[in-house]
Order: sequence, then C-alpha cells, then structure tokens
Amino acid sequence: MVLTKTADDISSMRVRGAGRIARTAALALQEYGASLECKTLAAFVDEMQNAAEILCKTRPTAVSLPNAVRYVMQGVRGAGTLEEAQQALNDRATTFIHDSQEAVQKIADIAARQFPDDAVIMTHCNSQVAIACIVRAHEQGRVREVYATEVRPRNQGYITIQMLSDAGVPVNFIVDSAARSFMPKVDLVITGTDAVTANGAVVNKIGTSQIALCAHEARKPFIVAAETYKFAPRTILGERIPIEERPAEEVTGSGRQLPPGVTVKNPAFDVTPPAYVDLIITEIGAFAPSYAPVVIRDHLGWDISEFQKEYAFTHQYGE
Ligand SMILES: O=P(O)(O)OC[C@H]1O[C@H](OP(=O)(O)O)[C@H](O)[C@@H]1O
Repeated sequence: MVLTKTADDISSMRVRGAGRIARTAALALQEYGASLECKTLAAFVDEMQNAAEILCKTRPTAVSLPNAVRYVMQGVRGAGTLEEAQQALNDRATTFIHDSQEAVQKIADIAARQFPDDAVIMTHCNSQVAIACIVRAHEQGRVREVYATEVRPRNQGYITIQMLSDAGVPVNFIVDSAARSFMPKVDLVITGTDAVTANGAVVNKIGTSQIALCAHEARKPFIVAAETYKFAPRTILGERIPIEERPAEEVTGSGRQLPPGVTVKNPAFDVTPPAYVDLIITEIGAFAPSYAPVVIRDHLGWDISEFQKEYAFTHQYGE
C-alpha cells in the first residue's frame, strides 16, 4: 500500500532530502486519500489523520515533513463535507508540490546573485536547493569550481558530485575532515537545511556546524538555502528540534566488531548557531537569521492562538 511503502522509503532514506521528503509525503497523502472508500467525513478525517501520523513519525528532524503534512491536512480538517475534504486534500497536495518545486527555482535566482565572479564554492551533504543555486550561478558563468564533502556515514556527497558533474560544474571531492584545509581557497559556503528555528539556528547534516565555524574563522560567507516550509513554527513555543540518531551500523559497516563496551554515536544532524550564518535565502527573499520569527509569523501565518491549536494537533501525532 502506497502509505506504508512511502513511510518505509522515507525512514530507510530511499527517499531523502528535506524538500523531497515533504513532497513525497504530500503525494502519499493525496494518493492515499484517493484510494479510500469512506462513507462519512468523520471516517475520512480519521483515516487521513492516522496516515498523517504514520508519515510524521518516519524522520524526526526535517520540519519540512510535518509542515507539508500540516498544510495538506488543514484542508481535510477544515472541510464541512466528505466531498469538500477530498477536494481540499487533492488541491492542497498539488499546490504544495508545485509551490515547493517553484520555491527551489526562486531561491536559485536569488542566491546566484550572491556568488562573486569566478566563485569557488564549498557545500556539504546533498541539498537539492543548494545545488540548484550553484548550478544557476554556474549557468551565469560565475562558478569556477566546487569543493563537495563526502558526508560520512551515508556518503550523500557522492550524489552531490554526480549532480554537479551532470550539470557541467567542476568539482573537487574532499573528505569531511578536509573542510578547514580548503576553506582559504573558498569564496562562500552554501548548504541546505532540514530546519530553521525561531532564533535563526540552522539544523542540517552532521558536520555542517564545523564547516560554518571554519567559514566564520576564515571570514567566508556561510549561506543557507531554505524554502520557507523548513522554518520550524513550534520552536516559538520553546520546542527543540529532535536530532535523529541513526543506527550504529551506518558508522561501523556491517560485520565490523567493536571492542566490548564501545558505543557508537550517530546523530544525523547538528545545529549551527545563528552567529555563524550570514544569510538564509528563501523563496520570499534573503534574510539574516534574526528574521526567522517574521517568516514564521507573517509568511507561514502562525499566530500564537493558532500555535496552541496546532500544538495540540501535532502532539496528537505522538511527536
Ligand atoms: O531539501 P534539500 O535541500 O534537498 O535537503 C536538505 C537536507 O536534507 C538532507 O538530509 P538527509 O540526507 O535526508 O538526512 C541534508 O541534511 C540536506 O542538507
């Protein structure tokens, strides 16, 4: 069934990347809703809420996932009839997927203006939106080369170097621990993000904060490309973004014996404080991290009374 397959694809990282996870979840809700044969609105809402809950539990850090689910489910929860709910589900899922893809292109247009001529860029992990920015600037003739990290333990760097090579961008592939060595050669660093908190901190692939620190030390701009649905509204209520801890085997490889008593820590993400982030580029503009609460309030449209309702809603999902 489409829903359990999608949930499994996301948790096993066959589907990965914050934006892609969000679009895949919206599509799964749409397809699941279309497959239901409920006779009443209540039964439909019930089924859809269960589906939303299953999807939201797959990966805990990327806030794009609950934001997408919330956006799609608002149509279902606000409907007066079964037909309205079905229509709203379909319309909202389509709109989210379309707007999400369009946002990536808008961000690329804005970000490319930040690239100096003959730019040398560093990126970390595999971000669809960061790569779109690099490729756009390269199309404009302003990228000399990219330093792309390996991204242990899942090695998403291989996907990045493939995508950049396919786009004709010259790439240097480096191990994660080489980031500081190469930073002096770099003009700017650009990454994606899985979540931006209300204080402008950036939650992204493990190792991002070390690279941001190196960029700060070397006085190189550290830029984050983030669709607005990667801003985390609940952080205004003081909630923290959970950092996903993944299996030890991702680090050790299967079959590798560790000495007795040794434990493996494998957090998938880390937090870069706002002081190390020069600019967050969204589809509605390029801002300092301190602008995050404005994005959450004015663009995502969350007011404090809605926070309280949404708080109850999301906690229904067992987060
Ligand atoms: O939406 P886009 O920019 O593609 O994704 C951004 C982020 O998603 C990835 O997470 P993972 O590989 O799914 O753990 C990385 O942390 C990457 O920076």
